[in-house]
Amino acid sequence: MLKAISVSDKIWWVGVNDRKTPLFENLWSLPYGVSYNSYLIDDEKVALIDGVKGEFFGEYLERIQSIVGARPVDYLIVNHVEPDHSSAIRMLRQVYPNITVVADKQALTLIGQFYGTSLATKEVKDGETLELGAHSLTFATIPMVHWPETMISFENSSGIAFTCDAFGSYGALNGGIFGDELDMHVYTSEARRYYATIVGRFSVNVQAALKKAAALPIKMICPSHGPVHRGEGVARAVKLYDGMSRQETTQSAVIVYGSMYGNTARMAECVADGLCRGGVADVKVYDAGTADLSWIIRDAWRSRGLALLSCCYNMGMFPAMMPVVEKIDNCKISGRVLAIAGCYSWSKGAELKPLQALADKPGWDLIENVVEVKSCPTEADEAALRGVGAEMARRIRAE
Ligand SMILES: Cc1cc2nc3c(=O)[nH]c(=O)nc-3n(C[C@H](O)[C@H](O)[C@H](O)COP(=O)(O)O)c2cc1C
Repeated sequence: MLKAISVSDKIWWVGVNDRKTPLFENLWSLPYGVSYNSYLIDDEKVALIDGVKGEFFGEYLERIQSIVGARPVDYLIVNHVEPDHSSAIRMLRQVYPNITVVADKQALTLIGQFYGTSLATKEVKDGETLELGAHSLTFATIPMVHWPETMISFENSSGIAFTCDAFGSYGALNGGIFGDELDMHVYTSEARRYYATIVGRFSVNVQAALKKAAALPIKMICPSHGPVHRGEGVARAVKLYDGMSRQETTQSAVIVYGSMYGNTARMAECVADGLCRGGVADVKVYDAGTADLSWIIRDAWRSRGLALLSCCYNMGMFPAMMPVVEKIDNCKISGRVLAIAGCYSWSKGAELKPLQALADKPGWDLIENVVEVKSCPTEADEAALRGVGAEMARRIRAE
């Protein structure tokens, strides 16, 4: 029988690990899987905080019943309605017909839309407290992190903040649930990838949420994906989150290129060479045709330099570069040193309109020399591209 894992006095992790879904949101790769964390407070009233994806209901119920046995669950606290946390509602209400869903107004509207209106519900407002017995939960709404209805549930006796997607990470939980009993090297990288792909666009709201959370005496952070942060891990998690939401960058660069026959790839090598000679050692080079977009975005999120190169394809940019540019734009990456370049054979130029449009948006520090190569880079082109890399290195290191 699968068992719940103790988080604190009478507070349990009853989540599940998903090692079979290949793509999160059917978009973002899951090489290490993902966990859907749900927590149970076993008190006079029994409360679940956040649910799991419906298809894992069997394991979920085993863990719940390993604590409560045949006793009913009174409340399901919904901090966020996205179906990876809420779709088990369909089965939960069959096992626990009297369960009351506790959420803010917008969340209850969404729950009605997804699961019908037959559920018993209790609307809670920002700052309101729900008594469970020895435990009580105070709710803090954090709109648009990353849906409009999101909130943090703060348990007053233990100082635990249940933050749902905020502070979340990809990566299934390999035995332990606490950061101090797991290989955080992997989870920190996966937290960065989760942030960049899922939450990054909403960084302004994350900053507001962090300010609000700072007023709470938080001793432990229990997110809905990935490790639980306790002890010194709490400050580390907050520091990482604060830095990511301020788009804090390191002296590093990401080069992404789209190339069919290797000529644009050669151009990218020259930019990388220039960056390295210019003193930037942390350089990641990605082929847009084969690279995983989530890795590109993860690295672009923390890198001060970004170089985008495309060959010309049917009077436009190479198709595989389009999602890269769209995601960079959509998640509002900005404030970086940017280089753009292209390769073409018979048009008037390399047809870099989407890259130019990105560069024209506020906040980018564009390197003026936009190198456009005819078919295959000449020695002079290669020198110019090395120069672009060197200039990027100079600007990266100057900041
Ligand atoms: C299917 C296809 C479409 C192309 N469309 C254009 C085009 O519209 N205009 C142009 O100048 N070159 C076009 N080219 C030429 C390439 O952009 C050019 O050969 C370039 O050197 C390819 O770079 P790569 O080696 O990095 O793939 C096209 C090539 C292919 C294979």
